[in-house]
Formats: sequence, structure tokens, C-alpha cells
Amino acid sequence: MRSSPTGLRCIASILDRPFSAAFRCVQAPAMLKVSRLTKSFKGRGWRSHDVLAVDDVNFEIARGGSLGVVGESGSGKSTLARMISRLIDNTGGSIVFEGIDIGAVSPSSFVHRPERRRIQHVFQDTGENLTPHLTAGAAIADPIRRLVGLADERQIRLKVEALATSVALNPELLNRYPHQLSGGQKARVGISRALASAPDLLILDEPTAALDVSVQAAILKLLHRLRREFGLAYLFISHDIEVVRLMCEDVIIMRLGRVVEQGPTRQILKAPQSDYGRELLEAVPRLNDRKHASSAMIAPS
Ligand SMILES: Nc1ncnc2c1ncn2[C@@H]1O[C@H](COP(=O)(O)OP(=O)(O)OP(=O)(O)O)[C@@H](O)[C@H]1O
Repeated sequence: MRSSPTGLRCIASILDRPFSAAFRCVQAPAMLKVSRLTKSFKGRGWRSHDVLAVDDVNFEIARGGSLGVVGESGSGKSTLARMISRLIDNTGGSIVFEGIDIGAVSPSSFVHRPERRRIQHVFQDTGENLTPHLTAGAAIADPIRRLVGLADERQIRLKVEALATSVALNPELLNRYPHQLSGGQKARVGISRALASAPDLLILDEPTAALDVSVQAAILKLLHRLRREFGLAYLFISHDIEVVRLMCEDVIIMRLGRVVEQGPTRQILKAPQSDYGRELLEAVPRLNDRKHASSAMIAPS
């Protein structure tokens, strides 16, 4: 469920202040540098043509930094995220992570690279994507075996319990199957899985889109705390510009594959320079502005 204007006010009051304020003054060298990144999907079938899903995108994320990506449906946000996680190949440009152009590594080779465990992708509806026949504990143990290489069952169990504790998931729930967990509990399992390999960068693709507002606020709070505790950097994709306002120091606004606005979130949201940026913001209510309460969200998928 998407957050309503009331929900946004509720989240803001729960959070007290934008998470991003705590991190704003820290300037660190780029951990991730994306340059001229492009993805074109080949057209298939009669009268179809290629789709330029991401077109010449450039940005940097510092260690521990956070970049929000907003834009209407089909603007290329998920494609951008999937290229950085190396789930799909780019057709042009570079993705330099800690000095290595991982954009030159094919997705099939990337699974064997040391960078694989350092960049983790949290999918939209992460909890809904859990394997039905694996308990929560088994789902969290999977990346510990696969990516961390732990084989000792006792050590794995201890690590699973520590991860569950770090995301405030009661360890008693680890024996349950996904259908026996709430949406928020499943989201916590999904986030634990992403944290299992001690990543430096989390790619969060609409991580709270499927959750209702109070659960959304709890998960956003959790993500904020994890970022501070583990020094994580976030690439945070959202339709919800208010969530990005709360979570990210920097933002890019995408339209038709291109970046139309880019810079510090506070600055961009206060004074967007492009027509599209202005349109987007006009469609979003201020947290305490009842006048615009009916048009809360950026166009949904
Ligand atoms: N595998 C694919 N083959 C062909 N075209 C694709 C493929 N994946 C995405 N596209 C196209 O690329 C464009 C960008 O899609 P993408 O999913 O990245 O947008 P998005 O901004 O994440 O949208 P949403 O917010 O709805 O998830 C769209 O026009 C989409 O139809």
C-alpha cells in the first residue's frame, strides 16, 4: 500500500526529523561513480523498436552516503538499479565501485567477484519474494553460506540470530515460513538477507512500497538505524518523494531514462530547476498542507 498524506504526516512525526540531516555534513570520496551509464533494450517482434531505458546517467555516492532516485513509472529507475547490482548488463558507460569498473564485468561473471557481496539489492516487495518452502532462518542462512562461505552450522545459526536481532526480528520467528509472517516481519527477513554479507552499498528498490504506513515507518526507521550502525551507503528508489526527502541527502529525478534534476535533496525539492521537477513537486502535498492532500503520490506503477 502507498502512503497517504495522513500517513506521510504520521511517518514524519514518528521520525521527528529527516534522517538525512544526521549525515549531511559528512563529505567522503566517492565509493560508487556512475558515468554516462546507458541501457538500451532490443526491440522484439514486428514493428518493435529499441527502448532506451537509461540514457547517459552520471552520479556519485560516497561511502555511507545516500542517493534517492525518483521519477514516474517507466523512467528507468529499476533498470538503473539492476545495472549497478549487475543483474543486467549496461550497453554503455561505466560503474566504478571502489576503483573497479564493475560495469565491464558481465552479470554472469559478477556472481564470482568479491564486489558481489559488497553490493546488495533489496527488491521491491522484498518480503513477498521469499521462497515459500524456506523458513525465515533458512532464508537468512542462504546468503551466509553462498556469499560469506560459512559452513559450520553452529556459526551459521549464531549469525542468523545476530542478523535477526539487528533488524529487530524476534528469533522465535526464525522457524516460521513466509506465509506465517506479517508483511513487516517478511520485510525484516529480506533486509537481514541483504545484510548477511556485510555489504557497503544497499540498492533499495521501493523497499516499503507494499507495506502499510505504520509498518513503512518502522522499516524506514530500521533502515536509517542500520545505515548509521553499519556505515552503509544507500541507493534508494522510490515513487514517494517524501520518503526520499526523509532518507536521502542527495537525489536524482529521472524522466524517460534521463536525469532531469540532480543535487542535494533539500535544495532540489525546495527549488527544482526543470519543468518536470516542478510538476512532480506540485503533485506532492507538503506534510502539513491539507490543500493538496488528494494528490499525494508520484504516478504509481
Ligand atoms: N527487459 C526489458 N525489455 C524491454 N524493455 C524493458 C525491459 N525492462 C524495462 N524495460 C523498459 O525500460 C523502461 C524503464 O523501465 P524501468 O522498469 O526501469 O522503469 P521504472 O522507473 O523502474 O518504472 P516503475 O516505477 O514502474 O518500476 C520502460 O519503458 C520499460 O518498459
